[in-house]
Amino acid sequence: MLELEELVRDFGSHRAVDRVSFRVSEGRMTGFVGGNGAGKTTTMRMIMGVLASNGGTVRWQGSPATAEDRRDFGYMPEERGLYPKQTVHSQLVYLARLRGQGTAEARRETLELLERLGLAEKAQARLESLSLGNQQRVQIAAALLGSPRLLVLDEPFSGLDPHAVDTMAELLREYAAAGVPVLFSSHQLDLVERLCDDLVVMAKGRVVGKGTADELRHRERPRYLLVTGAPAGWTRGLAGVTDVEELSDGARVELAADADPGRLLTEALARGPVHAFTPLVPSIADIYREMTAA
Ligand SMILES: Nc1ncnc2c1ncn2[C@@H]1O[C@H](COP(=O)(O)OP(=O)(O)OP(=O)(O)O)[C@@H](O)[C@H]1O
Repeated sequence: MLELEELVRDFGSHRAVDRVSFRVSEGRMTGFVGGNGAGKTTTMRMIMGVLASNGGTVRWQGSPATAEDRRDFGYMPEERGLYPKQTVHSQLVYLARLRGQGTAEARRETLELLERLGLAEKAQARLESLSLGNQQRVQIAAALLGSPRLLVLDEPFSGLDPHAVDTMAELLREYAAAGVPVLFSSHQLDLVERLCDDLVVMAKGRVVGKGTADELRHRERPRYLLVTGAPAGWTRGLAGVTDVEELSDGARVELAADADPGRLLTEALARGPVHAFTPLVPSIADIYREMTAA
């Protein structure tokens, strides 16, 4: 397990990462979200040790992460760092060898990954001759080489077409299922919704929300959609109702944590037909907007 404890990073007088703590657990995909400049990349760089922290600890399997531990971490940095003039195959083999693999093993794994990522035909092409999306796939392959024990991926899905996104998502799931903790940042909240088991939300250098996607969806005050065919402003006066958004055919009603939704339904039925009465489960995008508002 990877654990961040009170991690801090300052750039001059600006605190870019402010006492950030969270965990990335075995077998789980953790989505890392936050607006531009929230501090995600800076946090990931500190996890990888490519940027020093001004405080706090990065723990791996219970102890402060060492340079040796970090050699086993697969990293896809924000600044994509491969050599444009070299062929795809030769630089991936080179990277695999740097991670301690023998030549035959490095070649085998490189070919396997290129196959999986739909790049087998591009193996002998120079990186610079590939489209941006395909260059991105090569960057992903570079992070996955050498049986990493942890994956830290900065925006791995940006620039990928929908098929490539699906292939990548499937591949990352396989790594997670094999026990590798996966941390990935993304601005594509629909994708985060689909993929992540756990979520960390950052705003202005701080963690403003974290937990399983289901925990975060669970609101203190549940909301219900009531459809009666007419505006249901009358719900405002009911005991246990904390907020009402009137609609042309009903209302969205927020209840106190201990209120009984059955009473709301009974009230509605006493007033006429009820076409729908359903809990409103927030999407990750809704949760993100709420947490990062202000
Ligand atoms: N090398 C640096 N020197 C000075 N300030 C920096 C440096 N790197 C990052 N920052 C600042 O730290 C803050 C966090 O930046 P960071 O890149 O970590 O955010 P982010 O969440 O990854 O954003 P994005 O989603 O836009 O990539 C920003 O205010 C940024 O300007």
